[in-house]
This record gives sequence, C-alpha cells and structure tokens, in this order.
Amino acid sequence: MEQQLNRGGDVNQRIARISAYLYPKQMEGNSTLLERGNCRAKGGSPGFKVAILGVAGGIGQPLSMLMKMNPLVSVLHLYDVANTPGVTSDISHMDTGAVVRGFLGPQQLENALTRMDLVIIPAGVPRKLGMTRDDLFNINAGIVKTLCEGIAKCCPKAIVNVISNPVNSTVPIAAEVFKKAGTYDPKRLLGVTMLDVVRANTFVAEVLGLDPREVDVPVVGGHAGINPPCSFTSEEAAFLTSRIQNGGTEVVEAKAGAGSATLSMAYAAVKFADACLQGLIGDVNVIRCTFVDSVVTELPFFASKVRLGRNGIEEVYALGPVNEFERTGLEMAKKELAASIEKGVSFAAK
Ligand SMILES: NC(=O)c1ccc[n+]([C@@H]2O[C@H](COP(=O)([O-])OP(=O)(O)OC[C@H]3O[C@@H](n4cnc5c(N)ncnc54)[C@H](O)[C@@H]3O)[C@@H](O)[C@H]2O)c1
Ligand SMILES: O=C(O)C[C@H](O)C(=O)O
Repeated sequence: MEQQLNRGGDVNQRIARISAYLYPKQMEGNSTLLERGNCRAKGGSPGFKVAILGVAGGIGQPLSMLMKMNPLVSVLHLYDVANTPGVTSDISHMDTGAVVRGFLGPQQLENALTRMDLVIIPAGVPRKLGMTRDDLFNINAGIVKTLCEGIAKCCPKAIVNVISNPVNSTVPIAAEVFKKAGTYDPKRLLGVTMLDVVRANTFVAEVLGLDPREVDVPVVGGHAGINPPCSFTSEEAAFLTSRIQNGGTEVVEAKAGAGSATLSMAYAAVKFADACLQGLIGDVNVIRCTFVDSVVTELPFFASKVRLGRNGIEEVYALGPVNEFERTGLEMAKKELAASIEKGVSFAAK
C-alpha cells in the first residue's frame, strides 16, 4: 500500500508539487518556502486537508487509518455522530505525517469541514441480508443532504467523494443541495464506484490467471469492458458480469447480518481519494471510473472513466465501442439508473 500511495515520483518531488499547488505565487523562485509555509500543520507534513464523515463505521475506521498513511495528507478531520473520540485517539497514535483531529456530532460538523480540500462521505446505514441498496434511501438520503449542506457552507470548493448508498441517488442529492446553495461544480462531485473496479480486476484476473495488479477493468454504468485486450467465452463474460454486479450481495450474504463490504471498500475509497489528490497536485493521466454529472448517455449522471486534475474532473470519456452483450446490459442498467437519479433529485427538491 505504501508503495502504491507513493507512486508517481519521489516523495520530495511530490512535496514540491503539493507546495506549488497550495502556494503557486509564493513558490515562484522560492524553494525554501516549503520549510516556512503554513501548508504544514504544526509537527506534521505538507499536503492536503481531508475530512472523513462517518469515521466510526465499518468503512470509516479502516479508511481513516489508510488516509492517515497517505503522504499527500497533512490534516485529517474525523467526524461522526458517535464514537469519534475513540477512533481519533487510536488513529492519532500512528507515526505518519498527517495531523488528526476529531469532531463529534452536528454541532461540530462546521469545524470539521472548514478549509477542507477533500471530503469523503461513508456515513449512513449499510444493507443487511435481503435488502437492496435502495432500501437504504430513507435513512441515508437525509444524512447525505445534511452533510452536503455543511460542505456547501464551509468548504464549497472541496472535492467530494460520496460512498454512502444508494450512490446512484445520493450523488444527485448532493448535486441538488449544492445547486440550491449556489456552489455546485460538477467537476468536484464524484460518486465512488471504485469498489466495482477493484472487484472486476480481481475476478477477471482469477479467470485469466493473471496478477490483479496487471488488470484494469473500467466499470461503466454497471457493466464492464476489458483492458488489456482479451477475449472471453460468452459463459465467462456472463459469469464475470454477474459476479461483478453482485459482488456487494456476495459480501452481504457472507457477513450474514453483520453489514456489507467495509475493508475492500476502505481500500477502494483510499485508492480513489489518492487519485483525486494526485490530480490536485498536477499528476498527469490520472484516469479512474466514477459516477458523475455526465453527457455520456442521455442520463444526467453516469459512471464512466474520467481524467482527474487540478480542478477535479478535467475530462469525462465517452464509452467507446460496446458489443451486443454490453449494449443489452447498458440499456437495462440505464432504466434502473434513471429511476434512482430521479428519486434523489425529487427528495432534494422537497
Ligand atoms: N459506494 C460503495 O461502493 C459502497 C460500498 C460499501 C458500502 N457502502 C455504503 O457505505 C455506507 C457506510 O457503510 P458502513 O458499513 O461503514 O456502515 P456502518 O454502519 O458501519 O457505519 C456508518 C457510520 O456512519 C455514521 N453516521 C450515521 N449518521 C451519520 C451522520 N448524520 N453524520 C455522520 N456520520 C453518521 C454512523 O455513526 C457509523 O459510524 C453505507 O451506506 C453502505 O451501503 C458503499
Ligand atoms: O452491497 C452493498 O450494499 C455495499 C456496496 O454497495 C457494495 O457493492 O459492496
């Protein structure tokens, strides 16, 4: 993990790029500013300020731990409505650069969010056996709405990564909240679908007998295209599509009432958050799949490949050629997606 998070150049080069991002004017011709600049929290390292909302949960705890290990993070704000002090105390003992602060309950939400560069939201209830993600809507819609109202007020320029389910509705809710507040920037709101990619890489590698690190499967709008080029039998394609689409249910059933994916989700979330931070410091060719405001299809939101950069999303890529099997899956996915998006938009309009 350490090796992965440090990829894209030597740590000193990355620190210089962070400083250039945070203090573009001052950095001109002044490389010593890094030592004196206030981008460094007292006793900590230079980097970005990141808030995680929902830190005491199954995802929130390992996600907080992994973000504390990320060398691009200088300040880590941990927020939850319960049990924040324990998680904060525990994580704060890790001897990595980021300075950790805990925030408990709605009265501390604004302090948790003020001046953040990136906000990650895993707050909300997970599904249990027999539930769909949409069954979580009634509770999680309100949670995401409130948290996004706080973001609009306290850090309207932050990049926002939404993990809380149903993502297909919670991202449109967030967009509506930001529109109402006059702060909406579609380049900065990203639904986290990275777990689909992580699963797809793993399952495809299993079938092909490859190392998952050599596989990169873009998962778009709920279905997969394959890279590197390879071919599957129709049975293999059907098996893989179903396994990737039902990966969440596979974990919910294995956990037998104890919730849904948490550890793989935390891993996927930190991979995605790290990509957002890499984009912010100006790394090139940071391309990931995510559920975003989109014109790729007729739907207002869609998961597809995007290029991340200094402003968040720099480019949303078109789908490219799809075969008949993928076209059928895409049409089915779009119907469900349209309903989920509309549900989120109407909720936020109330
Ligand atoms: N996007 C994805 O691919 C993906 C994958 C897995 C899980 N999820 C979703 O992530 C969410 C969290 O899952 P989990 O397993 O960590 O659940 P969890 O119940 O273990 O943790 C949720 C945390 O959210 C906190 N919380 C509740 N209301 C809050 C509020 N108003 N403000 C701040 N925090 C609040 C809770 O106190 C708890 O600590 C669920 O909605 C789940 O469906 C998404
Ligand atoms: O399946 C769930 O409810 C959680 C998450 O969306 C997942 O895909 O694991």
